[in-house]
Amino acid sequence: MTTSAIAVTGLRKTFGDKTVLDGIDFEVPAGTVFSLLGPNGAGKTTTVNVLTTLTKADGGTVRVAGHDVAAEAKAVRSAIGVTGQFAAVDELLTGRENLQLMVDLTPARSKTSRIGDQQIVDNLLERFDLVEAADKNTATYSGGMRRKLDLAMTLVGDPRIIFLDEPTTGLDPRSRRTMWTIVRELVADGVTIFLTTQYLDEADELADRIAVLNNGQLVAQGTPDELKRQIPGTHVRFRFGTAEELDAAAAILPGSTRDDDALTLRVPSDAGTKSVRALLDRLDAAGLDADEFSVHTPDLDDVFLALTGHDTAEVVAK
Ligand SMILES: Nc1ncnc2c1ncn2[C@@H]1O[C@H](COP(=O)(O)OP(=O)(O)OP(=O)(O)O)[C@@H](O)[C@H]1O
Repeated sequence: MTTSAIAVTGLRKTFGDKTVLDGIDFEVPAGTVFSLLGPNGAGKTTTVNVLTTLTKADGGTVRVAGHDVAAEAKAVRSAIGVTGQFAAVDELLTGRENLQLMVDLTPARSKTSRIGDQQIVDNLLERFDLVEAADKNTATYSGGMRRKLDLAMTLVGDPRIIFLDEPTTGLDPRSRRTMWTIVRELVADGVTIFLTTQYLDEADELADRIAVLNNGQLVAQGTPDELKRQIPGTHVRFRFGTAEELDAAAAILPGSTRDDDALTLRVPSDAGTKSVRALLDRLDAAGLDADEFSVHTPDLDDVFLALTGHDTAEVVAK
């Protein structure tokens, strides 16, 4: 029995003579958020399409919810929910009617559910803050409302794995936060989220693990903090009470950069607990005590630039 919601091994995909995915491997534990990042054209959508059974891979194995995407596409489809790309919202219907239609189209749902169809619709409208707009035509909805409705419709079928394609693109900060809260609630319920986003702060905020795709290969994988620690720029900063202490510390920590006015010392480090402990031990052994101590890591934009050679601004400017 595996606890991986998604397991990808040696995934390859070519279009004509262009290799878009050149043997990628990753695993997504159930009940976590995984975010795939990469510059435009890196193959993110292609990966999502393979995982959601829309595109056939040319090599490798992909299991989603324990099923092989090629051999058991139907079983995969019934375990997943996909939002974003194929705006499922029908503009001729109201929000309530859209949700009701989804309930009607999801017979398995009504069989297992203890609450009535009407209640499912009402609960979702409430959860997504769409009660007031429920009986308005969705053509009048803002982009944020439409995205929320789209995700609400996906939840009707109670999917255990959800593919969220750029869920907050173009949303105002408040709607963005609402989306983030909903994602966290879903994960707390054990749902697995596969997130694509152009906002690295969103991946940083939500993802348990991130993989960076570049030129058909995964160039890095890890938690947001692990990725940030991998690139240069991570350092530990100490502030001392006196110039003498600063002198003494600088002498025993080679490679450090000092700021005599601020009485601070900047020491390059991977900022892992082991290295930080070693630094503190060295100060301690020399009888030095810093007044202040902080760890500085680059943000995901720095990571993205270092790994792909692309600025995130280019990613946003589609
Ligand atoms: N059906 C197709 N036929 C031919 N080439 C394709 C097809 N679909 C995608 N590609 C090519 O595969 C590459 C990867 O595309 P994909 O859409 O997966 O990238 P992406 O990372 O999702 O990019 P973006 O961030 O721009 O959406 C691109 O060079 C694209 O032109």
